Amino acid sequence: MSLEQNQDKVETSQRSGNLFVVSAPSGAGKSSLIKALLAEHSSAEAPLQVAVSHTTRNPRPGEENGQHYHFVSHETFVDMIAANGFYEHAKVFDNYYGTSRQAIENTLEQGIDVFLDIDWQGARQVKEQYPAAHTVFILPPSIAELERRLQGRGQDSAEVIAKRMSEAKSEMSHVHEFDYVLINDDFSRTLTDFYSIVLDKRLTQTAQSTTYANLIAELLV
Ligand SMILES: Nc1ncnc2c1ncn2[C@@H]1O[C@H](COP(=O)(O)OP(=O)(O)OP(=O)(O)O)[C@@H](O)[C@H]1O
Ligand SMILES: Nc1nc2c(ncn2[C@@H]2O[C@H](COP(=O)(O)O)[C@@H](O)[C@H]2O)c(=O)[nH]1
Repeated sequence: MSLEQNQDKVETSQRSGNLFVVSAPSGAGKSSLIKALLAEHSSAEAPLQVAVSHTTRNPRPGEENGQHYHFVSHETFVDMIAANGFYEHAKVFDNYYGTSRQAIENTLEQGIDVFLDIDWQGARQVKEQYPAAHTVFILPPSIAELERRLQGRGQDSAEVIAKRMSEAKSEMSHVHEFDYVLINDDFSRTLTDFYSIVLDKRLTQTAQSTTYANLIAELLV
């Protein structure tokens, strides 16, 4: 089922998964929040899944191909663009990143909520194609704390951190394009707020499902 068909389903029929797009300047904590959300709240009744992106960047120590990213060559990435294999893609910092169609199609229709950890350019592309997507922007409590987090993560060179810091304000200038904004100061509080958004969307969608719509119609006769 294509995402367009899924959108029709969201609007007219039973529970499909919700698509959540999460963006932030590098180091604000979006990957940590998504990881914690899945670890604490994914269950057989309400499954949550993160889409694994493709990237041309080199793996960091400890990153596994197929788990953190699909690490591909520039040539493979360009071939995938030509074959219309990406739902969205963008150049972020000095590398290419993209969400393949395969990573999300057929998942939402199974009732699985899917999370995309992508930049603002990708978020904009997703929202244009799939307005039912819910977009969340994560802000750091301050620029100094953002830099501390990038340094503290200990995975990027000073040059890479400087590049990411130099683009942080430009990325944050897109915050108004998003449906929700969270300030990731205290981690567990932010996680609670993030989960509230996910729960709210799930409950809203359930209330719009045909099962509920039929019951409500009967009750109101
Ligand atoms: N609320 C928080 N308080 C303190 N440290 C945090 C908080 N949230 C995340 N961190 C830490 O900040 C660092 C960056 O977090 P993370 O890797 O999740 O950021 P990100 O937004 O996904 O970055 P990128 O876009 O580069 O992937 C990590 O070391 C993480 O443990
Ligand atoms: N548009 C997309 N942006 C993506 C995707 N996957 C990750 N990203 C963003 O890239 C930066 C850097 O990530 P890092 O792993 O090198 O730290 C970050 O903002 C990610 O959200 C994608 O598929 N599409």
